[in-house]
Amino acid sequence: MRDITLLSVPFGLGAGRAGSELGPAKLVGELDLAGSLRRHGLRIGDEKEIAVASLLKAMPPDAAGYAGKASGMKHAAEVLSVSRALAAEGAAAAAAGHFPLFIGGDHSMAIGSVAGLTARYEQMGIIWFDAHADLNTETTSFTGNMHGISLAAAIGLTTLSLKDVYRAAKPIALERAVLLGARDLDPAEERFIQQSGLTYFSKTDIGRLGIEETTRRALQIACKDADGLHLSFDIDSVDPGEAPGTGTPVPGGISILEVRLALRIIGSSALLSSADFVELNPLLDQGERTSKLMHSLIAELLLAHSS
Ligand SMILES: NC(=[NH2+])NCCC[C@H](N)C(=O)O
Repeated sequence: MRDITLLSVPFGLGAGRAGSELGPAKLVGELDLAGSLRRHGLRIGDEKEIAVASLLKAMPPDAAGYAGKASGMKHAAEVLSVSRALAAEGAAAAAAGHFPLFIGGDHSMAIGSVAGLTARYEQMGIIWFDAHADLNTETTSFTGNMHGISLAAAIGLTTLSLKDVYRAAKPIALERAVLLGARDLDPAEERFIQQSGLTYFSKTDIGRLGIEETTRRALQIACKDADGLHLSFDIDSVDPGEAPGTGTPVPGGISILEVRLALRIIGSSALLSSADFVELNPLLDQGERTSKLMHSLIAELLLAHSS
């Protein structure tokens, strides 16, 4: 496989609870993600950390303009500034022929990763693993948390346009977007899914079809006429009994066994070109249970991709 560019995003202001900003320090720092990927024979071409603190100090005026338009959304300007930096890094890594691997951070960061990647992969497909739909907009969100609008932003539904994040960005076509594992949807999100026809595999669908068949169908849809595939993986898709270290846990998630199988199948797709791993919250973890799980899931995906 291509060289990996490991991009750490220590940013958690898109979530309602503090702690997801500590994900990279845990995974990339303490658990030495790069070292263990290298020991598995994978090549890390580049390693970078988004300089969140300095970005937040020098906020561009038009970010405040967006925050004004998105009133009610919390830290909207901060999310936009960080997304811009991360879009630029992701776009550069993809243009250099690398596999961008984004380590979060809360799920609002997918606004940045997707914006940058769509500049390189104009027909990109996306598979979104999550307990939630992240299909709110600035007007439908009940919580005001930016991580709840990130999939909507990726497919062009929000006031925040991907082009404001990265000039050459382009929203992902609805036909190539797949939501998998969600089980806590807000009413507007349910309505959107019903009306738009966005592909959604609920827990019931997974139970009925089995995870293997579900993942194969998800791949088929996301890869149709695609030139790249992005996996946006929220650890809260996994059952909180097995992955407690996350800020918005929802019971009834997929099992570790299921998620491993799914990631192996997605990893084996030649079209897979980038991934986010988000919403690990080390402050809420039981020991390092969730951190270690996330660590091994990343390896699982990339090893399947390299073989
Ligand atoms: N990626 C996540 N953890 N998203 C949580 C979103 C929860 C809720 N639907 C909201 O909009 O605030």
